[in-house]
Amino acid sequence: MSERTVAVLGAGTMGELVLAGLLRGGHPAGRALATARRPERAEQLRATHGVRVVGNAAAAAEADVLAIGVKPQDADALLTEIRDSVRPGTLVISLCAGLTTAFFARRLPEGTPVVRVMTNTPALAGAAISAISPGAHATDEHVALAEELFRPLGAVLRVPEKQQDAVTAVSGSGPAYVYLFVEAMIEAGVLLGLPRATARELAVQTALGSATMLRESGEHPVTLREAVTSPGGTTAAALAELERHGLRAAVLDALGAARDRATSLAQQNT
Ligand SMILES: NC(=O)C1=CN([C@@H]2O[C@H](COP(=O)(O)OP(=O)(O)OC[C@H]3O[C@@H](n4cnc5c(N)ncnc54)[C@H](OP(=O)(O)O)[C@@H]3O)[C@@H](O)[C@H]2O)C=CC1
Ligand SMILES: O=C(O)[C@@H]1CCC=N1
Repeated sequence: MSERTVAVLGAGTMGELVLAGLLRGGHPAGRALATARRPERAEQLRATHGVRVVGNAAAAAEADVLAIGVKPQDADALLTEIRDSVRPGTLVISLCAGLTTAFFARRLPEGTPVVRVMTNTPALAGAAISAISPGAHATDEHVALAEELFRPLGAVLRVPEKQQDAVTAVSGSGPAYVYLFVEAMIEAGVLLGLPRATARELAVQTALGSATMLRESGEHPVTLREAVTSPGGTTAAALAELERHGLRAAVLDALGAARDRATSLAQQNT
């Protein structure tokens, strides 16, 4: 990867995480480009990362790998802008929720390899999970390049493209559900009389410890939950309330809504 020039087109929240991961992984700043819509954002990217920030067409003409970090609704305009500048063989990597590799292929020169990636914001802590799917013209080598780009952000895995909307519902949007649950635990702790800082420390460390247990023990969540739940105890009392309020059904419906939204983003942007 280090001998290739990588451009992040639309370096917002996710695009900047990809750029930062690339540079953290030792990629030379001289071979990294970024684009932005607002001049103040361009300046911020230059100052923070020491990369060149150029126009979209100039970046597309120079780079060997283009990571597309704009919102799905902005992708069509961006692709129209770069179409005539993309060189044959340039690898295009989409970060966009919902949009298919076919959406990109239709708007790029014939044969352009496209790889679709769904990552998530824990990338900031090197703890993302990035799910990678090749499009029609993408080879194993292209997928390997995408894996190299996303590995500094955290874990990577390959999934068939037809699973990407479900992946988006579970892990792309997933951090927001976890933050909401932790936020609710903090508020509940405050309601029970704990100082806010104490409630926060307890809730955050409990989320971290539980996630670590899930990963390192390899046990099913049910087994770990049962180990916490004493007969007639406090946990059973709490879990009964969560079930009574329909937590499980709410999660099923929520992730279904996220998946449907991803699918409709694709339908609105064919
Ligand atoms: N946020 C998340 O947790 C995740 C997001 N994604 C996907 O990543 C993509 C980006 O999301 P996110 O980073 O949150 O969004 P942001 O709004 O933070 O980033 C998008 C960036 O694209 C820039 N932009 C838009 N149009 C152009 C253009 N024509 N030329 C140059 N720059 C442009 C915007 O500039 P400006 O700021 O000036 O408008 C903005 O900086 C989306 O497609 C989303 O589906 C995927 C996984 C997780
Ligand atoms: O909310 C969104 O649409 C984006 C995609 C996944 C996470 N954030």
